[in-house]
Parts: sequence; structure tokens; C-alpha cells
Amino acid sequence: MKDGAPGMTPEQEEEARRLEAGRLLFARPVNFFFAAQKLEGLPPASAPEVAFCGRSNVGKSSLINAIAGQNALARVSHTPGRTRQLNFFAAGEGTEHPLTIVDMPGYGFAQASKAVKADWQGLMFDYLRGRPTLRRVFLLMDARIETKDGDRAAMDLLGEAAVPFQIVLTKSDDAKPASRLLKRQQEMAEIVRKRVAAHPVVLTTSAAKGTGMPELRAALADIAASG
Ligand SMILES: Nc1nc2c(ncn2[C@@H]2O[C@H](COP(=O)(O)OP(=O)(O)OP(=O)(O)O)[C@@H](O)[C@H]2O)c(=O)[nH]1
Repeated sequence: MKDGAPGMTPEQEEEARRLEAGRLLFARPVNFFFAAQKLEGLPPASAPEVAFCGRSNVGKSSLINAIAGQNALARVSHTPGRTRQLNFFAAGEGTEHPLTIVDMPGYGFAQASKAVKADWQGLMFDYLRGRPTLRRVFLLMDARIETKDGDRAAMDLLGEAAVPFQIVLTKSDDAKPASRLLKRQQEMAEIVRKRVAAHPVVLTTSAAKGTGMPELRAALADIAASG
């Protein structure tokens, strides 16, 4: 590794190193390799794993596509709640620090029956509890709308399953005026202070504009490198 640029503080050098690691993790194509509708027969747990979850229509597929820099990796739907399986993607294949990315089914879709919702909670909980390589869940929240009961239920579930999670605000380009985004960020900071499983850093992103992608990739590279 090169010495840092002149004039950079050690913190800035470290941040530059993280961002570069994030860029490198996604320099190779990300590949979809498995879809599961139930827990039996999940792919063997090998690389460190992260999962993305959030309310249906939160922009999860768009965010995964933006992280990977691939338009058609995760399907972008216009009908909320259609991603109803665990989809597995491999990042950094063939490198020293690969990462498995799991796209979890969206929750909170209005039309689902109670039985379907209960099934979903069961699947999520069993996966969260039972996956030894799962390092962190990225919980996506729409920057434009307030926290819903489903979001609180998801955070409760993560807490019960003792899985660390990090909040990612999505669609920040569409959170207007700026005071609305700020209010939402403050609300997230408050949540993070109260929930022990929550990562202290809240990431603000826009898949449409690319905002926050280098930081999110860097967070993923940290996890991949931690083994
Ligand atoms: N303005 C804006 N719109 C976005 C952004 N990301 C996604 N969207 C829109 O939000 C809608 C939902 O996006 P998806 O990526 O399909 O959301 P999802 O969470 O995967 O949806 P489900 O499959 O229903 O769980 C689509 O109409 C997207 O175009 C963003 O960064 N900015």
C-alpha cells in the first residue's frame, strides 16, 4: 500500500483506505447464486454475510443494484412486496475477502394476510438466529416517510435475535425540503442511541443519485475483511 497523500491526517488516510477497499470489493461483478423460500437447504455458510431488509418498496433492489453498479442484478419492482424470498449474491468472488449479500423479503406489504405475515416473521427470525456467518443486517428506511410499526417490529426482531444492524436511509434525493431529511436523520440518531444492537453510524443514501454508495461499500468491505 502507498503512503497517504501529503497533508492528510491519519483519520483521513484511514477513511481513504476504507473507501478504496469498498471500491475494490465491487470492482468485480456481483453474482446472484441462490434463492430460498424456506430455510432448509440454504447455501453453505462460508464467506461473511450481510443481509438487507426493509419495508417493501423501500428501495432495496435499487440500492443493491447501485452498490454493485449493475442495473439488473436485483429486480426493481413497481408492485410492492414482490420479493418474497431470500436472494443470495456473491461479491468479491476470487478475492481474499469475499462477501455474501442477502436480499431479504420486504415486510409491511398491506395486502398480505396475517398468516403470510407470521410465516415471514418466522422465516426472518429463523434465518437471523441460525446463520453463523451473518455479520450485520442493513435495515433500510425511507428518508421521506416516518418510521412505521413494521420497522419497529423488525428492530425488535433483530434485537431478540441479537443480530447487529445498521440503519440506511434510502431515497434521500426525494426527501424534500432538506429539513425533512434532517428531521429523519435526527430520528434515526435517537433510535440508534436507544437500541443496543444498532450500529452508531446511520448511512444516508440515494440509489438514484449514487449518494452514500462509497460509504456503504466501505462498510461492506470492513465486514468482508473482518472475516
Ligand atoms: N427517488 C428515488 N426513488 C427510488 C430510489 N430507489 C428506489 N426508488 C423507487 O422506489 C420504488 C421501489 O424500488 P425497489 O428498488 O423496487 O424497492 P424494493 O424495496 O426492492 O421493493 P420490493 O421488491 O417491493 O420489496 C421504485 O419505483 C424505484 O424507482 C431512490 O434512490 N430515489
